[in-house]
Amino acid sequence: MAIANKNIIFVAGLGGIGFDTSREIVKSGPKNLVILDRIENPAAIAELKALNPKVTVTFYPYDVTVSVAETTKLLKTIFDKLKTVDLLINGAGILDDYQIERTIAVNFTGTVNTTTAIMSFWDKRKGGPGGVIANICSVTGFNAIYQVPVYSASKAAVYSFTNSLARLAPITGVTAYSINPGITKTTLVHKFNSWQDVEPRVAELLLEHPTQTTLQCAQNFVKAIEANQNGAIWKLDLGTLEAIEWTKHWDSHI
Ligand SMILES: NC(=O)c1ccc[n+]([C@@H]2O[C@H](COP(=O)([O-])OP(=O)(O)OC[C@H]3O[C@@H](n4cnc5c(N)ncnc54)[C@H](O)[C@@H]3O)[C@@H](O)[C@H]2O)c1
Ligand SMILES: CCCCCCO
Repeated sequence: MAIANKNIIFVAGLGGIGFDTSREIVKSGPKNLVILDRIENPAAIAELKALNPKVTVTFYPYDVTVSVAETTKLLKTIFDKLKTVDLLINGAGILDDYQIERTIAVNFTGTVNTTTAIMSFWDKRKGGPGGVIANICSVTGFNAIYQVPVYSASKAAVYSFTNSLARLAPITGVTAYSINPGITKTTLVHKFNSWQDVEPRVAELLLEHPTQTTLQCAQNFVKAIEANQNGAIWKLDLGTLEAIEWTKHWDSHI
């Protein structure tokens, strides 16, 4: 998908990975970038607007843990204004294995509910135009950081959900792919709680190994958007972009 002249909704577009990705998206000249995020940062929005005045950047406060009905109401406001939306990026995430319920609510249920809400505007069975969904999962969805099993499982869940969305595309008209960053230097990863304190130094130990910058991640994120491959499993690690081949071990045959 060429980003130029498209309408994009970016949930969590102001976070560490999110903001650098928003910058790279704005440089590519979409018609509209609508950022939904829990954190309000007017200076960041102003910076995006200044980066490319041809792009209309708007912000709405949004918490992914609200109901589908409330999300649908917000999306109606956006669709009434934009008329069409080409891409939804779901990027909200927390990393704290002390917060079990909230981790699942934000990282998994939040993505599922936001996706469910946009289907009423996109589903071709309801006369919708279809659309594209990019879900930010994580390499930990493939191979867990087992000291944060709740976080890793939440990422495996949203990764699995994204794969199913892609398989359902012939029915719904909505395609999907996953964005799976490796360890990327943001505030999320500086320090976080392991589950049951199994490893109090988990962040310190992980950060002893090579990582990538948010800019490297963002530049590869845009390449994945442009590739626009339904069902793609994109690994964005150590400054590289790689489409992962997933090994099938079972098939439902339906
Ligand atoms: N940094 C990494 O190493 C890494 C690796 C793989 C995946 N990820 C994922 O990338 C995404 C961004 O992470 P980051 O490292 O930039 O961290 P970050 O903490 O900078 O960003 C997290 C983003 O999620 C938003 N968010 C959190 N709770 C929310 C809620 N309830 N409603 C709406 N938005 C909410 C935050 O406002 C922020 O924009 C997360 O989903 C994270 O799991 C990060
Ligand atoms: C340093 C640990 C980073 C964990 C986030 C991977 O999704």
